[in-house]
Amino acid sequence: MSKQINDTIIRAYNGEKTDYTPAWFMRQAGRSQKEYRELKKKYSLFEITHQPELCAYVTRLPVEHYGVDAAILYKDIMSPLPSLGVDVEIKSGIGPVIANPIRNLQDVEKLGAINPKNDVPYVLDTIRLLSEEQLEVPLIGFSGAPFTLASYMIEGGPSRNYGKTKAMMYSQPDVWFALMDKLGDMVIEYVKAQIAAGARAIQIFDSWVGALNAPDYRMFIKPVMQRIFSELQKENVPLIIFGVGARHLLLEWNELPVDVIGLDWRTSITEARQMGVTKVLQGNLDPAILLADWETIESRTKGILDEAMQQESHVFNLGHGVTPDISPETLKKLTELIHTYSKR
Ligand SMILES: O=C(O)CCc1c2[nH]c(c1CC(=O)O)Cc1[nH]c(c(CC(=O)O)c1CCC(=O)O)Cc1[nH]c(c(CC(=O)O)c1CCC(=O)O)Cc1[nH]c(c(CCC(=O)O)c1CC(=O)O)C2
Repeated sequence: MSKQINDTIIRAYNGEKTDYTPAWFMRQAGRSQKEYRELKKKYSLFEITHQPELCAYVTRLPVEHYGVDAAILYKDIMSPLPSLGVDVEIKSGIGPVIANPIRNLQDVEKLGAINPKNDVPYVLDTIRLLSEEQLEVPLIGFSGAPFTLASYMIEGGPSRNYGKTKAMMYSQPDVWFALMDKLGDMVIEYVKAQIAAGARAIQIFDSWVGALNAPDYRMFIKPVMQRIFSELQKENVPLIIFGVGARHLLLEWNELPVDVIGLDWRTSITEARQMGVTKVLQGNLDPAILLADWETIESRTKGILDEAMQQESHVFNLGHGVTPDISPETLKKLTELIHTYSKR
């Protein structure tokens, strides 16, 4: 049985002009949705993701409720780490906490390699279920990037200033590059498996890499990112890079073999173009705006669409993830506004 897929977002990622501006929202699955909150009384994130039917249901909720143009697989950037031997737990009110942080070369050497079919079969089963049977929009797969994953693995949890991470990078470069190699291999294998199972686009979250300046990015991060994207480019699906507070790295990203750059809310589409960014752009409404009155939401959203409609193509998103205090009603109204206002 073949079903009709609305591919608008893939065409926009490929740089084609579309009839309207497609949209999805980082962290659109989960968060404040009622049905999800009910499930979370019984199950943790890892418990949901280990059950393909349930995980597919959570992934579909925002598509069905908001009318967004893509689904993003419900799981976390931490999800593949247990397969490398990382003892990670998501603690309520804190976020990911790692019991065995990386301190030295021995710790890095102890990390295993991912074999997606054996280690995360439930992720691949969920993707197949969604893409072959259930979804009428493309499914976006994702992975955390080496710096962002390493920051949790070295700090042991969320951090404000990445002190231990940077200290390792500067004073133990052999350990650092060994860790980047391992995480680079993981990202490549994990993402390739997601694409083989049916993911139609891939976002690489380097959420915290904006903590580095451009020369350090070039020295310590860019080589592994170049390797990851060069490998993934062979798979022929749109590749998106995203990070927060990374304005000073946009031109570095623009040199990588990526198709799309995700902007946070600090840099406008116009500014990114003036700086010389040539890739397709995704973004970039400040998620905090969604806590303001509707008039503000409407005028800021139209402002972004007005800027972007002079472009060949654009995918609307937030400048970072939906926070748990944003109401599902607002996300539904926002999606309708984007679709109607951008109709060409
Ligand atoms: O502050 C920190 O560093 C910890 C943040 C944190 C992470 N996982 C976490 C938490 C706690 C929480 O969100 O409440 C823990 C986490 N991840 C997720 C959830 C589900 C939910 O928010 O209701 C939760 C909360 C679950 C729980 O409380 O049990 C799911 C998740 N994380 C992520 C994604 C991918 C996406 O954004 O679309 C997705 C799935 C797709 C979706 O929900 O729609 C990505 C993620 N997780 C994480 C990061 C690092 C950066 C960041 O958080 O902003 C990033 C990348 C990013 O958003 O930039 C780490």
